Amino acid sequence: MQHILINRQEILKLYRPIKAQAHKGTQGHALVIGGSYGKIGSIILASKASLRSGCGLVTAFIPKCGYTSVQTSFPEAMVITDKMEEYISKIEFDITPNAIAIGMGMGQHEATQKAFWEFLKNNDKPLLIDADGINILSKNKELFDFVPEQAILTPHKKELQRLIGDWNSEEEKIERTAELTESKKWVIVIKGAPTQIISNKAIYTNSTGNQALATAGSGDTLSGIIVGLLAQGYKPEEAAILGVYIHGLTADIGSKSLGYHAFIASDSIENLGKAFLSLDEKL
Ligand SMILES: NC(=O)C1=CN([C@@H]2O[C@H](COP(=O)(O)OP(=O)(O)OC[C@H]3O[C@@H](n4cnc5c(N)ncnc54)[C@H](OP(=O)(O)O)[C@@H]3O)[C@@H](O)[C@H]2O)[C@@H](O)CC1
Ligand SMILES: Nc1ncnc2c1ncn2[C@@H]1O[C@H](COP(=O)(O)OP(=O)(O)O)[C@@H](O)[C@H]1O
Ligand SMILES: [Mg+2]
Repeated sequence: MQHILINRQEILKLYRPIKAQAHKGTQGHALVIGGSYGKIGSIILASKASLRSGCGLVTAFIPKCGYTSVQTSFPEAMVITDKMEEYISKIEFDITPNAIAIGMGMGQHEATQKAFWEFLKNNDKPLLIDADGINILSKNKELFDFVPEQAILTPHKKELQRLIGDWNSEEEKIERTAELTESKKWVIVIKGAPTQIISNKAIYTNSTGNQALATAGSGDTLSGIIVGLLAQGYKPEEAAILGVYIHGLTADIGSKSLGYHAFIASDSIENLGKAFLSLDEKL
């Protein structure tokens, strides 16, 4: 397996500045599906992060109870609600997104599991699966066949354990994850310190980020950044690599003034501008 360090030099090979002639229609439309009663914040973070990563439009698909909070905290987002108040029961929409992220804060209600299954069967858009999307997959391994090639999965340690079972060593963890990515042709982002991405017989290790990210919603924010890049046309592997690098940079930049204690996931989103700007700087 090839080992690659994700550093500035690697990132500049794939980062594309936004063209002067761009408009919101050319910048891509991300759809963020998830949330449940008490966990709508995860969708606010993810959808806001996707828009702050350059995509032109974002729609949040959430249960009804989240409608007012998403619309008031984040007027740039469009919202579609499920017919159920507190959880997702049927994923139906009449928009044509360029990429979809699903699972953050979604919960695992019986009806949500069924809706996720139906969604997977019908979806043909570039896809990122996080949090409860991964947990539902882990409980229903027969669903693996409906997850398309090139899907991005973003498990943290516990979610990865649910997905592939426990491991006895770091080597075994990487080997088993690599076997899964190879057989399904998925891109798996193993979140941690550092985050590693396994895709197409290579393992990419991120060089940015710090303990400021050890805070609620950091992963939801990362999912938003990656789906925002996917919607702009970055290939899944590129979106994952650029996404984790930029996400880490937000913490490296933000923690300089906030420190590690006070930094929260919203500060990642606030610092996305500086993180992207730093890629345009001539060093
Ligand atoms: N504001 C909102 O709406 C928010 C909504 N959220 C949503 O909540 C849902 C539940 O998600 P979740 O990740 O909190 O629960 P779960 O999968 O049981 O994992 C927790 C356990 O995993 C471990 N662990 C995690 N990271 C690790 C690491 N890097 N390295 C090592 N271990 C690590 C750790 O286990 P421990 O090590 O303590 O045994 C931890 O206790 C999900 O839908 C999510 O999107 C959250 O995003 C918060 C903000
Ligand atoms: N000590 C750390 N150093 C670097 N990155 C970290 C650290 N702790 C957490 N992170 C990052 O924060 C994110 C946490 O994701 P996750 O556990 O899914 O959060 P949540 O579900 O609360 O949104 C991951 O991207 C992880 O790599
Ligand atoms: Mg998470």
